[in-house]
Amino acid sequence: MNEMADTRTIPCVSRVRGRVAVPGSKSVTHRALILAALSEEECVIENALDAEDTRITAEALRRLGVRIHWHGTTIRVRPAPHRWISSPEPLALSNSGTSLRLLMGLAAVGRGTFVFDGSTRLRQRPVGPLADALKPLGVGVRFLGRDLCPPLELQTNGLHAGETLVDASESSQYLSSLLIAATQAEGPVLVRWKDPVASWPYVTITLSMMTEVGLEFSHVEPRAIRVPAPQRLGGFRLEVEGDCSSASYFWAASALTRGDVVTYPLHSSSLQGDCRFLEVLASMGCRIQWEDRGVRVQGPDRLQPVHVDMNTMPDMVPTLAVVCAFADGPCTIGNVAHLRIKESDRLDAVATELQRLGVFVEQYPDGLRIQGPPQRGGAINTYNDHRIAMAFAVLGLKVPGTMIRGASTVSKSFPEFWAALHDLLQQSRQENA
Ligand SMILES: O=C(O)C1=C[C@@H](OP(=O)(O)O)[C@@H](O)[C@H](O)C1
Ligand SMILES: C=C(OP(=O)(O)O)C(=O)O
Repeated sequence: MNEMADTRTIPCVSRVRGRVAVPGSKSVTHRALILAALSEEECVIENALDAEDTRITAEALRRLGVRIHWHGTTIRVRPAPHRWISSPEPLALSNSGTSLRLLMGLAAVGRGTFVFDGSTRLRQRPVGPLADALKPLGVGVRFLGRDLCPPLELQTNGLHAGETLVDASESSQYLSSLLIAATQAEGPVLVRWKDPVASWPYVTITLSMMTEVGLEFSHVEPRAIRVPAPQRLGGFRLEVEGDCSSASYFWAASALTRGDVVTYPLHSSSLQGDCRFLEVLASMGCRIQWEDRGVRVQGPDRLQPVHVDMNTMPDMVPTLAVVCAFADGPCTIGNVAHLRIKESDRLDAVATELQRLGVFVEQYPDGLRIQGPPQRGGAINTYNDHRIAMAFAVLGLKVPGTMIRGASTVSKSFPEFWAALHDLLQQSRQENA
């Protein structure tokens, strides 16, 4: 798409008011696909996220021999006749870190050689610690380009029984991948991890979904899980919950405009760490009320400054940074060095684009200090990063003249984002009239 056609001008709004339906969770859909591929019977996934990244996982599974039928938000998955079809052609994973890390574990339980590659950015996103942790279980990984990153070749003769130790301090996805794969090893596997683990709630989602589909494991030490293997996985039907990360943009819009927005379907019992972002917004003065099927967020007259450790919810940092730019004083966001290896270097991207609008931002190796408010609008660069595009679209509701370049990047996780925002603005105009 040419640059002009892919640029969105954001209209300002006095207050956002309305209801927004959010799509299924990206993390849950990826895991449901991976687990279904390991099942010996047909599985059905409902309310799945139909977006670029989940399609990438599905397409890679197809290439490995898994039969997948996707109708709207329902996916039927039937097992591959054997694990797996290997081919010298790389599995192309664009810029989906979750697909790359979870599929490496999945490939490891097969036999043969599997090649993984992706976009220029994915070629900068590391998997070294996952490769190191697969080695004691009999799996070899050879890096074909830059060290520790794709393109890479994984060679396996099945995942062996044994013990492994993973350093997941830069990505929880390494640990999630090993835990799922371990269930299909030739014998029991003890998975140990070093402290700290980044983005821990995503490991909780993995474990909870493993339990939901009937896979067993036991916490034997604070930093070790024993996984009995091989485990037979029967067919399952699973409904994907709404995506809290996608909802966050509408919570932030409400926070910034003294708005009143309900996002659904979401539940207070959700395991998604990003649902805890509501607590951060509450501490800034927002009113949060859980309803039967969703959550209502009302924005305050003035936003209180915050100082938050965001390690457990890295994907919420661009959203929070934008809200912080309108707080009553300087805010700090810390312990998120892992944001530098996401779709973009998100600390640098957020700092650069806020500074473009006249916000004072100090960048640390693992965080940001932000003091607003923005002084002017402008054209925002989004670095092929969906979360930068969506977060700055929210900022544009308050700052005249904000334009989002590369707007279609939202398709990675939320293809209907622009339509949902447009619809909310229409509801707001009616309510505000
Ligand atoms: O496992 C997952 O579904 C994810 C884990 C997180 O990554 P890291 O663990 O690499 O921080 C998160 O940023 C990503 O969007 C999704
Ligand atoms: C970091 C993200 O995804 P991934 O790691 O799967 O590319 C994200 O969705 O913000």
